[in-house]
Amino acid sequence: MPVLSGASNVRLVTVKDVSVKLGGHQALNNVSMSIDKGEIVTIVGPNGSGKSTLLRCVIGAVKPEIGTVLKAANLKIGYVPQSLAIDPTLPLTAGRFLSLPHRRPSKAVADALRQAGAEDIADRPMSGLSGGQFQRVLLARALMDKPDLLILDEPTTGLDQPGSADFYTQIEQVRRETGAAVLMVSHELHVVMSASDRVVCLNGHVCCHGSPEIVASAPEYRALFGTGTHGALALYRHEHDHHHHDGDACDHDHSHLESH
Ligand SMILES: Nc1ncnc2c1ncn2[C@@H]1O[C@H](COP(=O)(O)OP(=O)(O)OP(=O)(O)O)[C@@H](O)[C@H]1O
Repeated sequence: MPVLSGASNVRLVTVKDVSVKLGGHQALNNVSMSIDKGEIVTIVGPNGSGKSTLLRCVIGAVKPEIGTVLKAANLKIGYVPQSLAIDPTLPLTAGRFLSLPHRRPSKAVADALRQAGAEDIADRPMSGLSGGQFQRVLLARALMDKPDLLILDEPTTGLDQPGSADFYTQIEQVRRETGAAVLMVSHELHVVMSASDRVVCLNGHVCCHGSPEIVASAPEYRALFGTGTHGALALYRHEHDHHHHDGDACDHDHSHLESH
């Protein structure tokens, strides 16, 4: 099994039988999943499969019409968006950006930047940062309030492959250091295979879930991701030569795929 470093069985979020309709479109259909303390859970799925909608349900921005989203008492969530538009004419340094909208103690700003691997760019203008540096500052901002759960919606959009890999390595380090659980959406299958404890494969409904290797070998996942799956699986096997037994669940019934 991938090591659930810092993970325990303390449940942070339970999504149970959630269905969401957006503008007449059934975005989520009877979706259940959970996140435990300290684990990294990644949601994969094709475009329009409801990944962002599921994140928004967990955050509380979308209310399910059916089903429930239960959260641990006083759960603190830090959200890292895909990107953020910032007026390039604003003379705003990365450190100052973390002190918006209200002033923060400089130690808290410095700690968050360090945890996000961005301590050396505190005094640099936001408009001059590279894509990877910019995402680290967004990560630092999400860490300011010491969240129990970090939620990231395709945070490496626009980064090249090494930049994405570096960013996800940083996420694993944040998890190790802070013990925060991570729920993220990613299109980068190789990253999903190496950096997640559990993967949820979504296509309106949950096609398949479990450890990365179990999901990668599931027919539902292969049907959705085609040949890309094989490369990801090969890489995963190469890097993680071990077996999976417990705790994984894959629905091998194809019948529900046809209904969506
Ligand atoms: N306000 C809306 N009205 C109608 N349909 C919507 C609305 N918002 C989202 N949808 C639809 O709901 C579905 C799920 O959207 P969602 O953004 O959750 O998918 P996603 O898996 O995150 O997609 P992507 O990978 O492209 O970001 C999509 O088909 C989308 O077009």
